[in-house]
Amino acid sequence: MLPPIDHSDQSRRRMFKTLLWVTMCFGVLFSIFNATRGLWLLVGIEVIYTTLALYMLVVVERTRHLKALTIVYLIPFLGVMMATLANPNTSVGIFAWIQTIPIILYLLLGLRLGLIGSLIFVSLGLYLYTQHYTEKNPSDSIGFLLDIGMATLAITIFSHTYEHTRAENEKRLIELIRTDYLTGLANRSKLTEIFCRERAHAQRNQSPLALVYLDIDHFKQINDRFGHETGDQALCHFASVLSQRLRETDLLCRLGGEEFAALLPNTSAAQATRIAEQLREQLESNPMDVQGMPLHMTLSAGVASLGRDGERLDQLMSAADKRTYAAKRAGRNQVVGGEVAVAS
Ligand SMILES: Nc1nc2c(ncn2[C@@H]2O[C@H](COP(=O)(O)OP(=O)(O)OP(=O)(O)O)[C@@H](O)[C@H]2O)c(=O)[nH]1
Repeated sequence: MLPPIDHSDQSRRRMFKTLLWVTMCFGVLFSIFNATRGLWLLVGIEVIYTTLALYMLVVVERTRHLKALTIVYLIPFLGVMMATLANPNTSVGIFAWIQTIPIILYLLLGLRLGLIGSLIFVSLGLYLYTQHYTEKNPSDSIGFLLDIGMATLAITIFSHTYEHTRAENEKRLIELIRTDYLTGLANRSKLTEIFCRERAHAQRNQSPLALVYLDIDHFKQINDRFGHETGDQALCHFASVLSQRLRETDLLCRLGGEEFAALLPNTSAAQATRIAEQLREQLESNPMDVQGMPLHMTLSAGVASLGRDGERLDQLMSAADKRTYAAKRAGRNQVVGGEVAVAS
């Protein structure tokens, strides 16, 4: 089973690779430029840094510690930038590079670290400027300091807003991908992700984990008799009635069509069978209102548990599905518990 995908991680990885390419190209250019000016210490630092960028470009695709690697790279990156700004022999135009700090930090490290890093390094860069230039030509220098300070502040605000909006949109999009459009319940993709987390928790704490498969009985007849729209409303009614009975830590999801599943952490097979029975009773005693008439719905359910029926979600689903099928064959509107052997 695949681990959950971290989408921020993928975009940051791409951004980091771009930065590595840019630093490598600029590293080569600057080292040639500084060599012509005889700034050998800077040349040495730039050559070492370009080599580091090349090495990181090789490992960045497969590292599982992207944030740590990024910080390891950024500290000397910003260190070299600050050392260059502190060098009285470099030209005043070099201070324009301060404006790249918020963009790089926000895109690579996100909101919190981006803000902290930007405040520290932009302030340090502007302080270094005051140390070298304001005394030599006060009126020009203060104007330049204000220009660069305001431009960097504007870029920091834009970067912050951009990263905030991007992170929010990403969160919304991921939630959308993991939600069933009709009932608003989790879908199979979210079940897969939460199962991984709950299985790890259950194995660590030696606690039980159960899965209940739930299938509405004769759902086709509802569609045929009342139409597809009422069928949709019946699915929403089912989701709402069952959600009321479950705990907040349980996950009810729609697998597709009229098939649902409930993942029950800290629940043994016997307890899950009792809960499934209560869900069945709850549905039976809460008919849906269709044009003033009660529409009674029933369900058939099958229970499976971690360990006894397997360690993977597909094994548990298959066992629970088979027990649901047994419940259907036995006359519907019933639960087949996790202790019942699965027919092969
Ligand atoms: N309204 C509506 N119907 C759906 C949706 N998805 C699947 N269905 C219908 O659900 C019905 C499922 O039918 P069957 O698989 O025969 O199951 P059933 O009628 O519940 O019979 P048993 O499971 O054997 O009790 C089909 O008619 C599908 O068209 C949906 O999103 N909305």
